Amino acid sequence: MIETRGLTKDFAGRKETVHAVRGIDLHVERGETVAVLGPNGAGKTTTMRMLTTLTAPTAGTARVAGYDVVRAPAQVRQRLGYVGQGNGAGHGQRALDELAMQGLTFGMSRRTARVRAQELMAGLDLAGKERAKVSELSGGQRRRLDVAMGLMHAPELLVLDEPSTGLDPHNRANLWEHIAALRDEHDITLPLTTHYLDEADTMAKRVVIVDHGRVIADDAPEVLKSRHAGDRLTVTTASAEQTARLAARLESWEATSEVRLAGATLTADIAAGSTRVSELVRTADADGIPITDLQMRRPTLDDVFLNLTGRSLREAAAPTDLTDPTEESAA
Ligand SMILES: Nc1ncnc2c1ncn2[C@@H]1O[C@H](COP(=O)(O)OP(=O)(O)OP(=O)(O)O)[C@@H](O)[C@H]1O
Repeated sequence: MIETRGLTKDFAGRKETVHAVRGIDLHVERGETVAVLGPNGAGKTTTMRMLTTLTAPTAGTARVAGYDVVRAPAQVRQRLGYVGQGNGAGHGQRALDELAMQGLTFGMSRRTARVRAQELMAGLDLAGKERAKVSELSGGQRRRLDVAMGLMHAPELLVLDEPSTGLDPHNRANLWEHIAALRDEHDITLPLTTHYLDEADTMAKRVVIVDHGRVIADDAPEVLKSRHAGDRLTVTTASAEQTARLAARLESWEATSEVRLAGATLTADIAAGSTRVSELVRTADADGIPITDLQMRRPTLDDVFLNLTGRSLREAAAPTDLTDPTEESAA
């Protein structure tokens, strides 16, 4: 459904060129939900904007639903919906009219557009809000209306760029629940970006981690976590001396890495940690070391990024004020 080869985007400024995307190869199957993760400025939005034909690539190719984004942008747009950052719907319009108008721009008849708009509003928990002005909707309702806008022309593919940013946890969960239901019902391919790692973890079958415009990892979240980050074990004993002895034992275990000591507490990354807890307790017992506290934390996608790059995903990149001469306004 999505196939990119060496997809590249440079933004040329007066003083310097920003290499926003540096040769991304991406393959997304029909019906797949793929989350693109990366720190601020990694090139996620730029990649999505190239896929949605809003920004022209500097080099490389991208095919979406079988069409080249540069050679056949109209065919691509017909087949995809895009929910960008920020709200897409016009504030003064009534919700249903806004959706119906979107349908008309895609060539639907007035009647079909209204029926489709009503169906989508019901599916996104917006029934009863048809005559409400967009400005009167809550943040969560407005976001769901944006998703409805993206789905009006029944696209095969819905591109979501940070759709849940700014929503509270309840509204985030609610938004994803509706998106997942629509995806499953209509077999929609769902490439998305999010800053919420838990969302990527639960929503996506695959996670693509992007850093400095390049893909540095691409796999199922569980595979990434088990390959690139162990369980985090924290053990406390009665004294620093005893903890140091236990740490020495742990260091000799093949599955253990990054053993760190802080007083009477040690932390260690340990592969398949939950299967090793009883062995650890037995070892401590045999050495006469009483454990006073033991905790095991499952790794997160942030641990994966940290282990791959030495930085946290939350680190921000410096903003630039360069402009893109090929930029078009959103559809
Ligand atoms: N229109 C533009 N003109 C100039 N530079 C740009 C433009 N759009 C993006 N950039 C730069 O390209 C790089 C990648 O930006 P992009 O928005 O794709 O990152 P991102 O991963 O989506 O970040 P965020 O998570 O903050 O949305 C950044 O250095 C950004 O400043």
